[in-house]
Amino acid sequence: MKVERKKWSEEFSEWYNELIETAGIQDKRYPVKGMNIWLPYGLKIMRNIERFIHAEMERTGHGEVLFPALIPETEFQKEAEHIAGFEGEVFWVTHAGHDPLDIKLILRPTSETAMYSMFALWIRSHADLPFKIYQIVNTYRYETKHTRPLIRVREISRFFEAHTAHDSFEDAERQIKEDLEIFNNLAKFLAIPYIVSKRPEWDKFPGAYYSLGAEVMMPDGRTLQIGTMHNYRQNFAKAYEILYETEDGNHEYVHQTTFGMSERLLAAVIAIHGDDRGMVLPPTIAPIQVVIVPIPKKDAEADVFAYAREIADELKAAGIRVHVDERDIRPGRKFYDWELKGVPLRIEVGPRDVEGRKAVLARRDTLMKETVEREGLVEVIRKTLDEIHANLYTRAEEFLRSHIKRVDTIEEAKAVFEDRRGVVEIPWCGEEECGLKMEEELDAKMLGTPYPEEKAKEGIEGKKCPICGRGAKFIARFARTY
Ligand SMILES: Nc1ncnc2c1ncn2[C@@H]1O[C@H](COS(=O)(=O)NC(=O)[C@@H](N)CS)[C@@H](O)[C@H]1O
Ligand SMILES: [Zn+2]
Repeated sequence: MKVERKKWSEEFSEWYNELIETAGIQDKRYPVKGMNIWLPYGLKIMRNIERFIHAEMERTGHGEVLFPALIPETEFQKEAEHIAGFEGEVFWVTHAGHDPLDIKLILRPTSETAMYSMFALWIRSHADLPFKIYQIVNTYRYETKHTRPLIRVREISRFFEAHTAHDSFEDAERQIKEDLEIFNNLAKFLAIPYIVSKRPEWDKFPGAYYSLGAEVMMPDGRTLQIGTMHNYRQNFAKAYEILYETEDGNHEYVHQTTFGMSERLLAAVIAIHGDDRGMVLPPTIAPIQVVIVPIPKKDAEADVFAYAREIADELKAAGIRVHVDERDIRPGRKFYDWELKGVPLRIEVGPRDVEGRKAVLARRDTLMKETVEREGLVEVIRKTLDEIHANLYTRAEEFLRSHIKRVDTIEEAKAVFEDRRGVVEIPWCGEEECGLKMEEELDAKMLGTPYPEEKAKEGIEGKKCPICGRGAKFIARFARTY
């Protein structure tokens, strides 16, 4: 009896929760709320994403470090805004064995308060700047909102955090631009379109001078923040005494930035590219890029298995990640399994294909089939994989674009959220009370203003703030968010 699977197109949230288990990404039955187990297939996909991040960090001169997960309360207490932002979210360690600890420890929610006393020891002169490190570790946040695998967890097990120090605000700004470039390369690698917004003053990272958020559009019209870049100016340097000797012998506080991402990147790939049959993985991160399904026929003696293995060897030699499914089950069941797991391309070979030196290609993104020649198959496969990647991006880009609407009034904005949600762009005077009022009226979060600055002012000539009627200074973006 075939289990009725949840539909991506009709009940996305249930589809997502079910797929995380059925596609072998994670097991949610671990006995601590918000902490899940990575399963082999899911972890392979995540490792392919991380490999790209490590290469980008290498390319941009970031050193990989690994800091302890436990932070003494004394270190955590040094930067007031950061404390205010995180004290309600940290997990505490208060005992070791039977002994209460005289200095309590926190499990890192992020690593500023673990790293910055070390920055003060490591950074002495301008020759040490720019100082650039990163790590991919597990961090812990006592999320009280609804937890959801990969999206909102209490152990962020693949937390990427880059921390840098600079001799000036301008060089820190250069670093933010480099972070945006790295993020853009990663988004292209994942075939994921996104928008960048500068967070409003009331919603920036605790201790930051400003925060940027990169948001994607999820199938249910809500946005998911999958990356953040923060300019700290000298806020943390003053709290942790991170000084450097300038060329003329003075001592200055460094300027700092951070750049953060997590396993939400995988959540975005699963959600945005998925369909009713399950995941659709971009070939760049698919553990299996091509699955070959031999289809034997009873009396036909053509050896479909040998033919399948010969094709597999040729693809493997060409660096393509391929698997031959030789299980003794019906082909239809094999198609079902590999479609659920998002394998981008399937090759079917039956006796007639062996005789005619052909192969049937079945694309996971369009579900279209095409018979091709055995000769030159590797190049056809490579081209098809590239077409699949490009098609996934194009479809997602179209979906994002069709879910961003420019309006002038609160009523128009409400209508957008009633209809399909998405992102609303509305004129704003820039005053916090009007921004908060709009959040309340729309029952939505202000993502902020389009970044960079010039984009935040596009098309505001003559526009009025819908709350106070004053001239608009920016375009403000609102959305229902995860
Ligand atoms: N509970 C969570 N579950 C999964 N991912 C999360 C969670 N909280 C935050 N993230 C991801 O982690 C990224 C960085 O987190 S953050 O709070 O915005 N920024 C920082 O912690 C800064 N120190 C930069 S590393 C976010 O952009 C978001 O994509
Ligand atoms: Zn106003």
